[in-house]
Amino acid sequence: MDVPCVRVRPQAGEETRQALAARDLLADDYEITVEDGWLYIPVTDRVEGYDVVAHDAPSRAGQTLPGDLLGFEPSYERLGDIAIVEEDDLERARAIADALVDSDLPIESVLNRASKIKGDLRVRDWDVLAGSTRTVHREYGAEFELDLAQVYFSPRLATERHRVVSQVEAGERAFDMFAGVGPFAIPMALRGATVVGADLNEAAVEFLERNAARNGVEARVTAIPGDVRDVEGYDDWADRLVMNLPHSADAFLDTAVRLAGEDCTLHYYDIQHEDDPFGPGERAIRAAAEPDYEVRVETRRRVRSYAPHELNVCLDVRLRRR
Ligand SMILES: C[S@@+](CC[C@H](N)C(=O)[O-])C[C@H]1O[C@@H](n2cnc3c(N)ncnc32)[C@H](O)[C@@H]1O
Repeated sequence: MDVPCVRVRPQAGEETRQALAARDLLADDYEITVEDGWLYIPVTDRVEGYDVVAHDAPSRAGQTLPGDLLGFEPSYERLGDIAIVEEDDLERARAIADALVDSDLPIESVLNRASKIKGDLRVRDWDVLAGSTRTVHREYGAEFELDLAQVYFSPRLATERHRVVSQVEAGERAFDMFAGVGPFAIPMALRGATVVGADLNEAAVEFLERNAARNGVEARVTAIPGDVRDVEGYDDWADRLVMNLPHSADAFLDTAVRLAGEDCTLHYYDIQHEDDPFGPGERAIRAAAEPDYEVRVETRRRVRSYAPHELNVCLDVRLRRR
């Protein structure tokens, strides 16, 4: 139905909406709409100083979403109460951040990617547009406290982690060689496995310990700081190994074979060209494990596209000592 609306260009939408809200002039019962490059913000009355027109605004059924405030749908990724954006234009990034925080979505923080993932610790730089880099993320019933300024974490791998964790049986001994804050380790312990997680990043190991306690599995999780190649006391130990360090896992296969027990399942993550995504990993595993182990590839899985012509893949491999 026709209601009075302040008409502005989308770039000025959020600022205008805030100014109107501060004066309690927003007609909350109606949706903000976009038409022909204009944003129409329903108001309760004629407002001095604005272009007010009669406009057919649909009545509001539910929440205010970021797109309502911006006049376009922003693309973002959610991690706990953080929204992650990737915007080169800082002004646009700030407008999106304001809209995300002001919407009815449970978003407290907005981070813009400021670098690629870097170095051994796989952490990136962030521009904090709102809030902070710290949050609690929930995934398949487990909770993970983390700080993106200090540790690696990708919510995009949730389904893949769940696929691996679903294979775990109570009583197993599982070793996560690059454990991070525990998104494999904690759910494996929740399924009843005894878990060891190692990580070079001391901050990640601290979060892993906190997350074990947060999820009530601290008795079944041992967190070890440092280079996994230096870990002692777990030779021939593991029924299951997780190796999620895709660019360089091959350099750790000798350690994996040392940690593997009599009959061990290895989840080996790799990033390779689409022409032969599994071959290099399989050859590297055979070179490290044969002839002491019989090597059987049980699953060849394309996890996701990583870059043009490059795939992030996983090999599930059964190692049986001969
Ligand atoms: C891609 S992240 C994976 C973290 C976690 N498994 C996940 O899925 O979120 C790789 C992790 O390996 C750790 N790392 C790198 N080199 C390592 C090494 N030599 N020994 C142990 N951990 C290492 C990094 O600090 C990082 O936390």
